[in-house]
Amino acid sequence: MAAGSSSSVPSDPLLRDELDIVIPTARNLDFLEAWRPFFQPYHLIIVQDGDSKNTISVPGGFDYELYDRNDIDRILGPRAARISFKDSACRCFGYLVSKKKYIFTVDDDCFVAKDPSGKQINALEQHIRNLLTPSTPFFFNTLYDPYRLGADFVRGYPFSLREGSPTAVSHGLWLNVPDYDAPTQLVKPNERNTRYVDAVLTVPKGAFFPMSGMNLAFNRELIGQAMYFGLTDDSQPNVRYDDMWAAWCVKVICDHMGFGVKTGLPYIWNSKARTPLVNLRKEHEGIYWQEDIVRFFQSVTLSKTSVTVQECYIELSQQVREKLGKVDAYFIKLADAMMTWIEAWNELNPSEN
Ligand SMILES: O=c1ccn([C@@H]2O[C@H](COP(=O)(O)OP(=O)(O)O[C@H]3O[C@@H](CO)[C@H](O)[C@H]3O)[C@@H](O)[C@H]2O)c(=O)[nH]1
Ligand SMILES: [Mn+2]
Repeated sequence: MAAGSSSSVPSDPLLRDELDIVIPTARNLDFLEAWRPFFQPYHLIIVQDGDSKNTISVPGGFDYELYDRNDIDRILGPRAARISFKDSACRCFGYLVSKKKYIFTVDDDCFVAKDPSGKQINALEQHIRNLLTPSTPFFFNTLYDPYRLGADFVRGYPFSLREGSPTAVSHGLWLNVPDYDAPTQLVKPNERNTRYVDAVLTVPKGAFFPMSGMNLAFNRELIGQAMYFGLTDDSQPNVRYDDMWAAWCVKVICDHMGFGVKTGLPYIWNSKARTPLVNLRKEHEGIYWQEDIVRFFQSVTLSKTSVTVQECYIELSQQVREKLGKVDAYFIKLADAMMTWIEAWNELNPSEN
């Protein structure tokens, strides 16, 4: 593991000592220059994917720890096989080794976006605001985020629900290249997202959503144990569904635990997408299976005796084995990997389980 220290730190930013920024990279970290004004005060956890012989240089002035595949193998031993290799899902190793309450994860080809006024968007600050204010999963507020300055609960909103729920996840969006699947990319290769929607919504209880890993923040203490970006590298059939698997596990557990999931602001600028045909080869099993997988999650009920996220996740892995194991043997491996993730979490975070 490599480490570095910051040189000059601006004034006291929100959650500076309670949040880690996790970056998976198989390329380079030049994009950090664009984020420097917003990221420099924070600690970075860089998960270097691919060949450990490559050297990934971190621009000066950032406080970071960097883990390559040798580090992952050394720290996790045989369990390392459950952390995807040569796939962005490796980022979840950063969630395991972090000791902070909050995580923000971002891709190395995502840059600072501008709002309609032309002002640079501090995505990290917006995520923090989303996570520090409650969610409204049980009753939809038609003026969207009621905790936002200049908004509130509208007439008819039950006062008994206005305290809201703890927010576990803040899912941000992307200007420029939208996170489309390969078939959509193929038919709309030049479509760009130019629409800036100035809203943050809570995903209602019982509803699922596609969670993209490229601009995502979460309360690691609340929901980190369910944020396994599972078993999706090229040696597996279900590639590019790492973040979606985590999304659906997290959402069914948040619904059970009474936590909220928000989506909307902040936007980042997604600079590029992989070639659609490469993505199609990676995604095709997942696209086929997702109809069964989503129906499975929609049918999941967790027992009353599962009162912690870890207990929910273990129960969920058992249901994955029993019900999705019939779809394909891959899901039995994935159910095992979910258990290995929990074992690794408990070993690395003995005080957090
Ligand atoms: O083998 C790899 C490939 C990439 N990375 C790092 O992961 C992120 C995302 O990589 P990339 O931008 O090439 O891929 P996208 O298709 O844009 O990724 C999005 O699709 C989702 C499905 O997997 C994923 O959650 C999103 O991030 C970059 O930082 C790469 O450097 C890697 O570590 N290993
Ligand atoms: Mn990308």
